[in-house]
Amino acid sequence: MGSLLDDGFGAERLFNQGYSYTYDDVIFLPHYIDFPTDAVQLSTRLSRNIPLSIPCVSSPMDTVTESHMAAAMAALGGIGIVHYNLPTPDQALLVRSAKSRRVPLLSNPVFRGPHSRIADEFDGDDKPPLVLVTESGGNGSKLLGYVLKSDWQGLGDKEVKLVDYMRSDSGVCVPWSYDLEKIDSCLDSQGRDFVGLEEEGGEVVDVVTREDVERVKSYPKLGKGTVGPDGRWMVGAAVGTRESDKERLEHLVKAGINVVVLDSSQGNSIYQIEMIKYVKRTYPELDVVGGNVVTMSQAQNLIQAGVDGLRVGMGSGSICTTQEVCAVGRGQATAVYKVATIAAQSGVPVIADGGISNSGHIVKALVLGASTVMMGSFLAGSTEAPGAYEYQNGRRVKKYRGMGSLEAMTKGSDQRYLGDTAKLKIAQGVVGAVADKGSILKFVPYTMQAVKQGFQDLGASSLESAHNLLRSSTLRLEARTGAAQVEGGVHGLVSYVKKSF
Ligand SMILES: NC(=O)C1=CN([C@@H]2O[C@H](COP(=O)(O)OP(=O)(O)OC[C@H]3O[C@@H](n4cnc5c(N)ncnc54)[C@H](O)[C@@H]3O)[C@@H](O)[C@H]2O)C=CC1
Ligand SMILES: O=c1[nH]c(=O)c2[nH+]cn([C@@H]3O[C@H](COP(=O)(O)O)[C@@H](O)[C@H]3O)c2[nH]1
Ligand SMILES: [K+]
Repeated sequence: MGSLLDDGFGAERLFNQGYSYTYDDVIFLPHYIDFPTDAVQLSTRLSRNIPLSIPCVSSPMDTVTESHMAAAMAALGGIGIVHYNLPTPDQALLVRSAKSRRVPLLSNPVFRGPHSRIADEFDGDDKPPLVLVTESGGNGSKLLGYVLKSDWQGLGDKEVKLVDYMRSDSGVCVPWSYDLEKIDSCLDSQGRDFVGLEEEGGEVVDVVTREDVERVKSYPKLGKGTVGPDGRWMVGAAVGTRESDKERLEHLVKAGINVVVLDSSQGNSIYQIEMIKYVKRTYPELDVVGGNVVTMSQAQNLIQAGVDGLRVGMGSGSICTTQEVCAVGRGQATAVYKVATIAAQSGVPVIADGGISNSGHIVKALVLGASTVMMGSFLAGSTEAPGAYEYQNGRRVKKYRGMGSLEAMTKGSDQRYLGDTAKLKIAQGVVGAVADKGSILKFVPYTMQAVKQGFQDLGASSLESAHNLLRSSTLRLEARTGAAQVEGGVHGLVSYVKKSF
């Protein structure tokens, strides 16, 4: 007869039996609660030098992370990794655009030069309600004036130039450093529907409308967010491991990225190890995340090469077919536990990438040793994800596709996926759609509250305390049988509605 602690298994024992477990296969046994839910701290690190206040990262995928997602993730205290399935200047622009945002807004301010034809800017249903006229015709330049769509609608001569018709009242711009409350009171006191945000040198970089402010105010209150030393949102970007990616990285560093993610399904390669060393040598101040890995020896190689963070997961993503196509990968719970065990010895944070579809999966990933979770499908149906909503069988959906799907591969990154000489394309991902989930500014805070409740049940008041419970085998867990998994879900009802908040 063992001690009382012999109820359930410690993680070391559970994960050393030759099974590849995923999140749904395992369940934690509750422990002892001596603090309220709100005492749980989810602050963490993405990589050695990137602190976050929530453990959430958006995937570098072209249906997940562009500038709106990256700004909103940072505003929530997480971080977004901008994908690289597009030309370098465009990726750098997405990074700049995310970093120039002050509040996480959905609008895309339109900047034009004074000599643009007014009709070109407003004629058509898809045209913006407002055009800002700047010296250079782009953002980051001095504001000369603005034209509202409503002004143009009442105009007799539609051939005039913007400069002939723009308004140039003073007070249209406020300093970029203003927060939401200050912007809100400016809008109120001046009776305006929008303000421009200008840098110290007087260059206008963003616009905030009253509608934007009202929208953000209707969500749970934002904290300070993930702000870098430059006072702007921290933003990450993905690159590959080819020669051309070195030039891409140079542009991204100029655009102000705070971390680079080397994007590969199998990161333990000569290409990636050389790239890690190159990044560390060339940009010693820049954190580099390597991956993906799922084994201790893969992780050890990348740690020795100098990574500041490790991305874990192979074939676990919702759109991934790697395990089917290549017969390689690992159950995500086992992968996270194993890699985190070795990474912890070097103080390298682990990102659990893929396979997150509910708050319980996030709790499992974090408690099994991850410092953050990276999510694709969980975020792809949000208003902040790229792309427009469509309807499928009466449901509002957004497109979501794997970066190794044929469609994503042929979008212009053939070389990256096929090798320079390969002729045959084999997909390792699918194209699909996910349901509309509204704004991440709403559902991520609620999800974090659910995660805190999970931590509380385990008696873990922080990620660090969860990891201590794990390593000391105080945390007890078990594998669930198929029937136990069914029992753990909703079952036996004729119909039901699932609404979490
Ligand atoms: N997490 C996962 O389970 C998976 C993720 N994906 C995603 O799909 C995308 C594509 O992934 P991969 O196919 O792994 O792309 P990849 O670019 O890492 O690899 C493609 C092929 O190119 C080779 N390669 C890399 N650098 C090279 C260089 N410098 N010279 C010559 N050859 C080089 C690789 O060894 C590999 O055979 C990524 O966004 C990845 O995150 C794809 C499959 C699985
Ligand atoms: O096998 C794959 N083929 C693909 O085409 C593909 N695209 C993305 N990814 C990986 O899946 C992660 C997102 O997974 P989730 O939707 O489950 O969050 C992402 O973060 C990636 O790690 C892919 N894996
Ligand atoms: K999969």
